[in-house]
Amino acid sequence: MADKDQRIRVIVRKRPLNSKETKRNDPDILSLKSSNTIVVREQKSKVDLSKYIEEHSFTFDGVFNEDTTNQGLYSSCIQPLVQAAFQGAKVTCFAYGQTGSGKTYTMMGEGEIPGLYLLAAQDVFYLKNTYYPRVALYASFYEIYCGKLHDLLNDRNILHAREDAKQNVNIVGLQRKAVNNVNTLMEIINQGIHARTTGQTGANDDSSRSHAVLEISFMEQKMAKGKMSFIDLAGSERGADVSQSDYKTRMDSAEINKSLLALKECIRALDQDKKHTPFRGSKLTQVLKDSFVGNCRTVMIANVSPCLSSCEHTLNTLRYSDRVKELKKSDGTSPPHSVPNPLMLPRQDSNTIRYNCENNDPQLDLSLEKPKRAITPKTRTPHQTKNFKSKTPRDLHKKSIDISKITIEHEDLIKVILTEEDELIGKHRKMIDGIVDIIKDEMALLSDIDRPGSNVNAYVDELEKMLDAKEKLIREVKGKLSSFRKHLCEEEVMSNEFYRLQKMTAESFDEDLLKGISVEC
Ligand SMILES: Nc1ncnc2c1ncn2[C@@H]1O[C@H](COP(=O)(O)OP(=O)(O)OP(=O)(O)O)[C@@H](O)[C@H]1O
Repeated sequence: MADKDQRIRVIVRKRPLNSKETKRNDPDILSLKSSNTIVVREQKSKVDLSKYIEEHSFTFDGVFNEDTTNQGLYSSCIQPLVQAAFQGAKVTCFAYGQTGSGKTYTMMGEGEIPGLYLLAAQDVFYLKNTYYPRVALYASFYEIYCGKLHDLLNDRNILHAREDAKQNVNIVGLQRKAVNNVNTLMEIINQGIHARTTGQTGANDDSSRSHAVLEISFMEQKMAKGKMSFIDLAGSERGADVSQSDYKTRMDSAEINKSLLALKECIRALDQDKKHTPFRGSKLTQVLKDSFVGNCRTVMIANVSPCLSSCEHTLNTLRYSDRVKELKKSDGTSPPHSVPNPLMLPRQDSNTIRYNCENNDPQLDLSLEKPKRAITPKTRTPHQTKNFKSKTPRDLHKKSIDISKITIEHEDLIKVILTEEDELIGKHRKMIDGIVDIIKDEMALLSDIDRPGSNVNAYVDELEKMLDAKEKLIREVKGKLSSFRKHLCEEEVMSNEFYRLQKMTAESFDEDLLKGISVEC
């Protein structure tokens, strides 16, 4: 199944049900139809509350079930690419998915079970020692949290990404540690993981809100050759917390959302051989720029939880992954995009089948084996068909344009807010430093005026200058503060409007689909 020459591979990994899910009878709603097709059985209710099942099927480059080991996954998807990194390729592996879907298990492993990091490290050192003794290896490990880079190998120090004259992006100050064997590399990785989960200074209290980037650089005679990067992405559902009431969570979430959308766009640009890669869209894509251009190989592993209670997140993960790469049909064309909203609605929507529920049993039978009574599109008169076709897409289209417009405006506003936040904090610091200097001068002035024969006129002039200077510093901060506050309020209104429109679009999409079905008895 592995094709080492394929530039992008999107694969799905289903984890097993855990003991909690089994205990509460949370059924497994995912099944594999083939080695590259996964089916999700979603429970839904009609307006009359009767239940039905909607079956969504998605096709990727590969789909792995709960029995697949990390070793099996590695051999199939990553191992063929290790050699390419020695030959100068930039190999990047992303683990994407909802919190708890198995990203860390896949990357890091658990207990005695090795993850992709260790399995790749073993092969990297085997190849280096056997065929490429002149190649030197360096490891770095950093985290991207709320648009800021933190060095996990150096006390979570804040780092800055800078683009040089040749438009290469460099992370200034990032620790790159020489590694000579698997053990040293694993020690470094463990050090980084420890810093990630226990960091205090300005750190996120929840590692599922940050992206962790492990890079192994291949150097020969001090020249960069290839690179392998493993990215444990933030929990995909974290980007949806934008309706949260507290500002910090909203900003974190908006940043996660922005980076995941930018990532999708960059991989799509690579897949479609576009001239322009929008890597400046987020910090994540900016620092990973060389993973999207030139000689690169990218593997996206979409991790999914199998249980019914995770259905919505699982569908979101599969829809996102589906949009990352358009699988070409056998005639070389792409499947049509029949649904207008690019953010919310499925591209592979034509692969949705609906089933009525026997006896309307609230505990639906979600197994795939039994024959079902399919819900098929109602036969329409030409008039009905005309009305149905002309009304629905236009309504949906208008709402989707509104959502797209608001999404762009929201992203622009978030950029302004994040810049203003930095500026406000910077100005506040500057104000404190300035005021401290002025207070020192004021103390000296007071001690002068206490001296016999001091000049009161000079004292008055000096004091006035000092108070003016203080006032100016305070005014500057207040100006920044009020503009920042104004933008925060605007962001709140926009975020509510976004959710209102998004809900309306999802509801009307559902209603329209329901209008178009009847039960086959
Ligand atoms: N393929 C698998 N086989 C067995 N257990 C798994 C598998 N994938 C995940 N698990 C188990 O599921 C739980 C959650 O997995 P994991 O911590 O890797 O999720 P995650 O996506 O990294 O979550 P977070 O975003 O919170 O870090 C763990 O207890 C892990 O042992």
